[in-house]
Amino acid sequence: MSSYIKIEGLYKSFKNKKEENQVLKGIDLDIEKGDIFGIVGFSGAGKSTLVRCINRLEEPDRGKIFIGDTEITALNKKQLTERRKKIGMIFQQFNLFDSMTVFKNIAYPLKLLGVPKKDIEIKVDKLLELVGLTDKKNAYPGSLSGGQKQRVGIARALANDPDVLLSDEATSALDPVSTLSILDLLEHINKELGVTIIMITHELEAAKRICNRVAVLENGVMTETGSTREIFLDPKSSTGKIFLEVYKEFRHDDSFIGGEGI
Ligand SMILES: Nc1ncnc2c1ncn2[C@@H]1O[C@H](COP(=O)(O)OP(=O)(O)OP(=O)(O)O)[C@@H](O)[C@H]1O
Repeated sequence: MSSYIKIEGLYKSFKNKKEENQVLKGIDLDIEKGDIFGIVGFSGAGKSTLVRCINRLEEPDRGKIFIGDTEITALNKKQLTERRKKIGMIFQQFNLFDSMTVFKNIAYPLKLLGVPKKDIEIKVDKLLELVGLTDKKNAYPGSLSGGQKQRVGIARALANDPDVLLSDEATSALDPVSTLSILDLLEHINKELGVTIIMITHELEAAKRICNRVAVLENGVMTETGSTREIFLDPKSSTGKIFLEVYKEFRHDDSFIGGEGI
């Protein structure tokens, strides 16, 4: 299968007056259409920077990014704005507007596009149903749990029918039960809507639950990529090995060693 999202030789650094921090050091990555692709790594490895380069919230210094036939890195500002409408993004801290109701939060991107009021109403109602928040339509974010807030974030990210969803530590601020329900929702969206999901996380359990492929990012370098099963059964990189050890310690069992549930 040919890749849908392709990253070639991606470099990104941040400079301050004194020094340059080279964060991404030549990333190559192939993601297929319909993947739930996990990018795991320790804090500071460059995961957020990488995912933010995909929709050019961060401008890469060097390298190419393709989604389908479009070279994202070659788009001018106007073309990029247009393409970004089809790239949804969700965040660890949800990034909701606290002064707007759930309905208005989800409607926001559609309103920006000038979608007629009646169509917005229909679309938002559908999205509320999809994320299981129909009864919270007129609530404000302040009255919602973390899991419910993330459901609003997901609904808003899906408002423009994206083909790609970028998830930046979307479950890291949630309790274990909410985490599972959000992961199940992401899996449902992937299966039902065919949205390709790139999920960055430092929680191996989350990657194991829903990702079909995983890449390990270590200090700005992609040290291994493979099926979730391969990475869990026989990690090659030092980060992959440490992740697995820690995971085993927490689980106090070796059930995955036999490949169960992968
Ligand atoms: N806008 C920025 N300006 C300067 N430095 C930045 C910026 N964004 C990220 N960095 C630096 O880039 C490095 C990688 O950060 P990044 O957030 O991409 O890592 P991460 O793997 O997502 O870590 P975490 O899980 O802690 O968010 C860090 O050293 C960080 O300080």
